[in-house]
Amino acid sequence: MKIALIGYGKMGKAIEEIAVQRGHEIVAKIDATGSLESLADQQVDVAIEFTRPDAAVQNILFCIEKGIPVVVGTTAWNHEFPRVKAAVETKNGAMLYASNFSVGVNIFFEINRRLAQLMNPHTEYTVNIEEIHHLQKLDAPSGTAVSIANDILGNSSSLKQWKLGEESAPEVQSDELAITSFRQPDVPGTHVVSYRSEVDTIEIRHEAHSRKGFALGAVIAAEFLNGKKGIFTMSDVLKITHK
Ligand SMILES: NC(=O)C1=CN([C@@H]2O[C@H](COP(=O)(O)OP(=O)(O)OC[C@H]3O[C@@H](n4cnc5c(N)ncnc54)[C@H](OP(=O)(O)O)[C@@H]3O)[C@@H](O)[C@H]2O)C=CC1
Ligand SMILES: O=C(O)C1=N[C@H](C(=O)O)C[C@H](O)C1
Repeated sequence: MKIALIGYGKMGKAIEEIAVQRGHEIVAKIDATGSLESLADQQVDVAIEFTRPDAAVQNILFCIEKGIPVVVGTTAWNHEFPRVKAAVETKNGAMLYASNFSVGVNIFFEINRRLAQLMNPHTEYTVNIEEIHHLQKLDAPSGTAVSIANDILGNSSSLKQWKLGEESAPEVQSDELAITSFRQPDVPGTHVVSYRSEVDTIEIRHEAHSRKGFALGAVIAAEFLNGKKGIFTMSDVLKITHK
């Protein structure tokens, strides 16, 4: 496959390594100083976009406009999702977005949903999310933590919204779910969901050891998207069905 990398930072470089290992060709590497226009003049089977929250939507819309299927890993642009969805539909395009491409996190998402269902009647427990990432991360909470939170809220009778605390847990009302974001050197991405009562704690945790899992998932997603039309996510790639 001919792959264009939009964003050639930590993730772009990790994706290049895995894509080449899997026999793909990187036909473009675009960073903040590069021009997307160069993509219009060459054959690109799939673009993979990992840039920054304030750049993602423009890059996605460019790909959709030019008929280039796009895998999107950039986080914190969800408020613009309706605009992107409309563009994909109008242009009969192809996009795959995931807040986290690692297989392990996508299994963790499933466990989190099931745990939330099981815990919902047990009001003596308080649920918390913690996420830890490297110091360069621009957004908080992480996109993964937002996905985890939305799945807990969707399975809770009492919690209505999440609230962020940076470096310490936020004060919350009875209908708020606390997310605490920590920034520490060199942490690729750790997420913990804990349910605490007076008598015990139940905890699930995912800790990425490197960026390899995110990069491999993004390349597998690009292989999946090649030749398809529509909007997809990692549960389509991994064929996870929700009960
Ligand atoms: N979904 C997932 O599984 C994962 C998602 N992410 C997300 O991916 C994004 C990128 O992460 P990461 O690679 O660590 O970040 P980096 O800062 O290391 O890399 C970002 C890259 O994007 C480039 N860039 C910035 N603006 C533009 C633009 N307008 N057009 C094209 N390129 C641009 C930067 O160029 P320059 O260096 O010139 O500024 C840099 O090459 C983040 O939103 C992060 O949250 C990260 C890991 C996994
Ligand atoms: O910025 C990162 O590094 C990561 N971002 C994603 C997120 O915001 O959830 C995924 C992963 O945790 C690494």
